[in-house]
Amino acid sequence: MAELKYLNGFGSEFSSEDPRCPGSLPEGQNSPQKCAYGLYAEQLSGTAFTAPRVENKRSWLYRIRPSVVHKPFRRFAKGNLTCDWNEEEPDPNQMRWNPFDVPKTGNVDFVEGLNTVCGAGDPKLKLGLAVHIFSCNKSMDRRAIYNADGDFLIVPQLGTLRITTEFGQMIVKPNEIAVIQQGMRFKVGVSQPSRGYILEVYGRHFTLPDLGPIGANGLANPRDFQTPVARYEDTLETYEIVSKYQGKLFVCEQDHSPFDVVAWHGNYVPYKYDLSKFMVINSVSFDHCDPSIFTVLTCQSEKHGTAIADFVIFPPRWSVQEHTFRPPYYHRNCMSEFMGLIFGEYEAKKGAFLPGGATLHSIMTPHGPDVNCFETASEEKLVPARVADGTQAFMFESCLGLAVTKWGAKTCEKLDAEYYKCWQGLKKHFTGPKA
Ligand SMILES: O=C(O)Cc1cc(O)ccc1O
Ligand SMILES: [Fe+2]
Repeated sequence: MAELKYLNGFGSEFSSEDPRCPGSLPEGQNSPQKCAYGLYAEQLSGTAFTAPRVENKRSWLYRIRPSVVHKPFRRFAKGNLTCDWNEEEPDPNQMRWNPFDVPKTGNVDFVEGLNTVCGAGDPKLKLGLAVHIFSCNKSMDRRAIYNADGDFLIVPQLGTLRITTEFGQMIVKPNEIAVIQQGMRFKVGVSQPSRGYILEVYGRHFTLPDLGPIGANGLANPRDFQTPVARYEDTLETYEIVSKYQGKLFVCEQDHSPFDVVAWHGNYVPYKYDLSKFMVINSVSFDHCDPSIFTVLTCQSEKHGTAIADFVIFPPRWSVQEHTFRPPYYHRNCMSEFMGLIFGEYEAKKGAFLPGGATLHSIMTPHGPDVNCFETASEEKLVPARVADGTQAFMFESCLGLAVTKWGAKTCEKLDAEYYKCWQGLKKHFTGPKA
């Protein structure tokens, strides 16, 4: 398979035409009386028509048939998606999950293998988030999904994903992420048992964090985000369209491919990003910077500087701080911290926090380095050292109080009741008052 092409940039106005149909993109207008090649024009709005210009998002798709040509939707009762945050009693404990299962037998595709771990809010109010684990071993063939509730930030952990979207195709490997925004139809192809994490935000979109005094460059640079190029499929085979609507799945049939977009233009697009491109900024003198210094993407709330969800990574880097306890500090936070591990080990917990597993430190729940990390880092010689080489941990940090679902607490059978023990051996080192 030839290398896929991408358009580089974040939030840009892009345009793309399948090379098989030159001139398919109208010039100078969006809705010609008759589109070239007999195409239909369709707008996909990602913000209110009247949203301020800096936030306004929409794209125009020129397609073989408009999306409206489909049969009625009915419930699709597979997988473990939910937005019912009252399934379980609230639980303020530190939580750690062993690696989530990948299907060993049977055929499970991306849609059937969606499981909600935790979340808060209401897709009807377009406020909140959900964290899902996907786990599948079969490609979506003649099936596509779109999310009417919000955007999916997909973090593959095991297996490469071939994501076909209305805008074109993306190959997304572990250590890359993809964002598929509200309403965009897509399907996921896999070539092995595959697993990963999804951060879903309702009714808002991800942006790059402001850089403040950092200046105009650094962290995730806009030019490293990649959007697919137009690539249409012209088939009259039956497709199933799955809709995630108000937290539940629905399915309907249509007699043609939803990936029949010949040309498109706009600033409302799917994209991917390679986490190894992140330009890491950190302290070069002393003390531990807050992990917000590693924010890749943020989804802001109405409250200035406060995120519905930040996507933060812990990338390989140099650690050079002098007279400093270098690992993460002990912490109680007014935000919720959900962490996952793509590969390697996380410096503050080199034990049972494993790739494909997760932790949740809820609002004001104390957390921090385990005994081993504390003892080692308190004594280590503070020479310049590489940290996190061959590893990639990440955090979804949210101002919302996250509720764990029944799947997360029970059905997945991965919650590790022993987690609290990793801190129990933290000794008293207090030397007492000066005599
Ligand atoms: O390990 C964690 O839980 C996340 C975390 C990382 C860090 O660098 C500082 C504080 C913090 O909570
Ligand atoms: Fe923290």
